[in-house]
This record gives sequence, C-alpha cells and structure tokens, in this order.
Amino acid sequence: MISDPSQKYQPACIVSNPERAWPGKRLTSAPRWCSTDLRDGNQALANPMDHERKLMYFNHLVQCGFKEIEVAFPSASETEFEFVRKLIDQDYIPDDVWVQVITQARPDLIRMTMESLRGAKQAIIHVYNATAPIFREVVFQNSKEQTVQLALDAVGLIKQLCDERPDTTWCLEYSPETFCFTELDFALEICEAVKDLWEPSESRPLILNLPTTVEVNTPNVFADQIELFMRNFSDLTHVTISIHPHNDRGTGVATAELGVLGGAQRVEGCLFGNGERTGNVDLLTLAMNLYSQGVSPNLRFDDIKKTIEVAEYCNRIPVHPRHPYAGELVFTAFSGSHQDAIKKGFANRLEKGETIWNVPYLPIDPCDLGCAYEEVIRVNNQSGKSGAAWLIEQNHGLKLPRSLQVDFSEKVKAFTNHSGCEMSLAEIWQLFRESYGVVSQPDLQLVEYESKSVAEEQCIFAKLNHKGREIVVQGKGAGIISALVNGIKHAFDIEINIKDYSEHTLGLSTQSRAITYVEIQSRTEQSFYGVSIDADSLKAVLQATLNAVSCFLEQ
Ligand SMILES: CC(=O)SCCNC(=O)CCNC(=O)[C@H](O)C(C)(C)COP(=O)(O)OP(=O)(O)OC[C@H]1O[C@@H](n2cnc3c(N)ncnc32)[C@H](O)[C@@H]1OP(=O)(O)O
Ligand SMILES: CC(C)C(=O)C(=O)O
Ligand SMILES: [Mg+2]
Repeated sequence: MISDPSQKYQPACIVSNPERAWPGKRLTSAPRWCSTDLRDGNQALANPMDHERKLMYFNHLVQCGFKEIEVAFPSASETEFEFVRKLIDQDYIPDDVWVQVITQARPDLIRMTMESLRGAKQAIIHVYNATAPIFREVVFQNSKEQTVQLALDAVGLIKQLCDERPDTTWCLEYSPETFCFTELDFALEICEAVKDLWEPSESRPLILNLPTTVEVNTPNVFADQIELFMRNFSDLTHVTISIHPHNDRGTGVATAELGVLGGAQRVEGCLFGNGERTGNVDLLTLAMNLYSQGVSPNLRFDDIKKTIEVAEYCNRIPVHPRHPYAGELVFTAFSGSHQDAIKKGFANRLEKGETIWNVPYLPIDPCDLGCAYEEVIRVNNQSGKSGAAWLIEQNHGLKLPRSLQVDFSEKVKAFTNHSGCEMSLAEIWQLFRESYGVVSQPDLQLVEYESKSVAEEQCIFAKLNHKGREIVVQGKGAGIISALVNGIKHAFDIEINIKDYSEHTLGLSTQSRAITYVEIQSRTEQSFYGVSIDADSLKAVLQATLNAVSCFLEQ
C-alpha cells in the first residue's frame, strides 16, 4: 500500500547534452509542415470523417498552404482506401502537394497502402513501428534485433514496390514510435539501418519522423534528444528530420518549438491540436507564433472563422473560446485596465501611423486573422471607462471627453452590476442616449430661439418645452451658451455654471452632423452632462446645454 499515490510514477529518463546549442538559437524560418488532420486527427474521432468531410478538409488545408498532407491510413478501412483513390482518380491533388499515407510495418498492409497510391504523381509512404522498451517488451515481445528487422522488412518491401512504380516520385517516411522514450542509441541504430537500406537520394528522399507519441518529458529534454540525434546521425544528406509532438503534458507547442531549435526541419500536427488523447501539436498556434515574431509561416490563416467552421464541421469537436489565436475570446478584453491600454495603443498607432504592430495585450493584429476590431473590447462589470467609450467611438463615431467617459462608466457599472451580465452594444448605446438626452423628445427641448450680439455680449431669446410645458428664457453672456445658461438660471431659479464644452463632426462629408458635449456644475461642484447631435452646430450646442440642465433638474 503506497501512502502517497504519486509514488506510483517515476520520472522519465533524460539525456546528457552538455554541448547543447539550441538554447541560444531563435526561430528565424518556418519548418516544413505536414498536416496529419486526416489521419492522426481522424483516428481520434468518435465518428471518423466520411469522404465529403475529408475532401472539404483536404481542400481547406491546400488553401491554407499545406504542401504535405497525410490523407489516410488506407489499410484501416474501405473509406480510407477509397478516399486516397478519389483524390488521385479525380485529380484533387495540386501539382505541388505531396500526399502522405501511413501503414504499420506489416506486409499485407503495406501492399494495400501502396496500392491505394497507384497513379499518384508524388507520394510519401509512411511506415512506423514501435521502438520504445515498453512496446518491445509488452506489446510485441520483440528483442531490439527483431524490432530492427521488422522495420527493415517493411522498408525493403516498400522499396521493392516503389521500384515497380517508377511513374510516382517516392519519399519514404519512417517513424520510431515512441521516439521520446526510446533509448537514443537504439533510435539512432534503427534509423541508420532504415537509411542504409532506403539509400536516400535527391529523387527518393527520406524523412525520419521522431514522435513524442505520448509526451512524457519537459520540452527541453526533447530539444536535447533531437539535437543529439542529429549530431550523432552518420549522414543526413537527403534526409529530413521531422518531429511529431503530441500534447499529453500540455506542452506540445513548446516541444515542437524547442525541437525545431534542436534542429528539426519538419513538423507534423493537426489544426487546433486535434488528435489522440490531448491531441497532436497545434499547427495553427505554431504557425501564428512564428508570424507574431515577424517570421512568415508559409501558411495562411487570414480567414480563421472559415478554418474553424471547416474543422468543427469535419471533426465534430468545437474549438475552445480561449484557443490561441482562434478562440472567440482571444482578442477580447472585458477588464478595465486592459481596455484602457488597448484603446490607447490603437490611438497611438493611428497617431504615429506605425507599421510595426505594438498594441498592449494584443500580441497579434486581429485583422490578420480576419477578425474585426469591434470584437476586441466587450463590456461587463469588470470594465472601466475605456470599454464603453471605445465601443461608442468604434460604432457611432463619438469621441467622448474624458470626464464624460468617467461619468458614463459609472452608469454602465450600475447597469452591469445589476444585470450581472455582459452589456450589449445596443444596450450601451441606449443607456448613453437616455442618460445624456440624445433622444427624439428630451425632457427640456429647444423649440425655437433668436440670438444677437449687443455690445460684445450675446443675447438669447429661446422658447423651450419642459415636459410638455412651454417656457420662455431670456439671457445674455459672453457667448451663446452662457447667455442660455444665464436665462435658465433665472427661469428655473437654480445655481449652475458651465464647466466644459467640446464638439466635433460625425463623419467626414460636408453633410456631417455636429456633436456637442456640455458639462455644467452645481454650486457643490457636482457635474452634469448633456450631449446633442444636430446638422446645425449651434442647435447642437444649445440642446446639449439643455440636456445637461435637464440632468441637473432630475437629480
Ligand atoms: C501512434 C499512432 O498513431 S499509430 C497509428 C494508429 N492508427 C491506427 O491504428 C488506425 C487504423 N488501424 C486499424 O484500422 C487497424 O489497427 C488495422 C486495420 C491497421 C490493423 O488491424 P488488426 O489487424 O486487427 O490489428 P490491430 O489493430 O489489433 O493491431 C495490433 C496488431 O498489429 C501489430 N502492430 C501494431 N503496430 C504495428 C506496426 N507498426 N508494425 C507492425 N505490426 C504492428 C501488433 O503487434 C498486433 O499484432 P498481433 O495481433 O499479432 O498481436
Ligand atoms: C508517427 C505516428 C506513428 C504517430 O502518430 C505517433 O507516433 O504519434
Ligand atoms: Mg501521432
């Protein structure tokens, strides 16, 4: 009986690599990518894809720019075999795309797999066998010699069948499963033997694919394993080192990145990290990680919503809202300080006309994935003044003065605290309009007015409607607003002052309307705000003032 259940486990082995060079390297170019969505992803689905789904996925992968696509495990089923036939017979494979198929190292399955590829212009035939001790001992009960022989028998047969089909350009891929806990010297031994038998050449290259079939270690160990493997391999001419990370420890992406730093030239994985158990490494994240560092990934995800739609339909698995780069919420800030920083970042970018992306909290420009800026900020009771102000500016063109932002944010907070939910754009706009009098019949409405200058003073005579009652005000002051305010003070017998006033146009055309923001203060220095939009800028000023007064009267 073990008292601490964790004692049931032991650490995975590590390798010694004191001369490691990978920690000082950077990722400066994209590796070759191979999508295994239609094989490794597919074999992990409760309902594997039918032809319609496979074809849709294949076509989309091609659109994204994949040049190597593992399309099937042809010996698994008629569906799989016939899909490869369909791609070839119906000419779906672009000239620059290599289709890849996988087989166990079993002669009958190899023959069937090769048969599926009849007539292909170029193809990668991928064969694997398990090399790790637990598989040798428990699953196959094979010695190391027998394990090597299994691989060589398979590669020998494949070579013979390739020779019989010279019209296809062949590439062999060999995977020692699971490389990450196979003894490194044995992985080297079996891969050397495969290489010697295949005799890689320019016209018949070899891919050695080193999988973390089940991820058991920290990514630095994998980087060491790859670096040591490549340093100790006899001759890598016409040999590509590929990696195939899974994600059991949740570090598939880091494993792939460090594996590439370790020297790997090719990465296999699936979109959105679909695949066995916790998935294959997510190729979208890897690609966009490069992109966000200024390195072209040679893949396009500029319509991420389409990519999600295809993957969700074909896999029948939803993409998580927080999935890197793709999830519905990954470019969204609800919280106040994030919103404030993002808003300032966008303003700074606009002002300076910067080409380099540098917006706080947004590691990448959402537009690059086909997402709109409106999705960047959403409002709930975690939000600050910038959130609602940003949405109003983005959607209605209003540039609220700072003090009005603060005032409105309190109203938004009250609303969201009460509802406990996110506030929609329509709700924000309605609350704003109702709060500051931007409605068709404000409580205190300008009906008509006359103004004139007399001895450097403005005089106003205005008819107002106050909740259905007609009121006449008369006043004078240094400007039209103070003239109106003085008239109102007298008419309503109140003590108020103009604190601030600003205006701008809405839109760029000559028919643009004016928007005015007015702040008045009571004797106790409490502020009240009014806003008005009108084609006549003078009317906008007067009505905004009346709206601010109306707020004062309602307090
Ligand atoms: C890590 C990976 O993702 S590997 C890819 C795994 N993907 C799949 O298996 C999906 C498709 N597979 C299938 O549809 C089926 O497994 C088939 C049709 C290929 C084979 O089916 P079956 O003949 O019933 O064999 P089964 O599925 O039980 O496979 C296990 C047998 O294959 C042997 N085997 C497993 N892998 C390999 C291999 N790479 N090379 C040689 N033999 C192997 C096992 O030793 C076992 O043999 P045994 O029956 O003599 O004990
Ligand atoms: C490369 C193959 C056999 C694989 O899917 C794996 O090892 O995870
Ligand atoms: Mg796999």
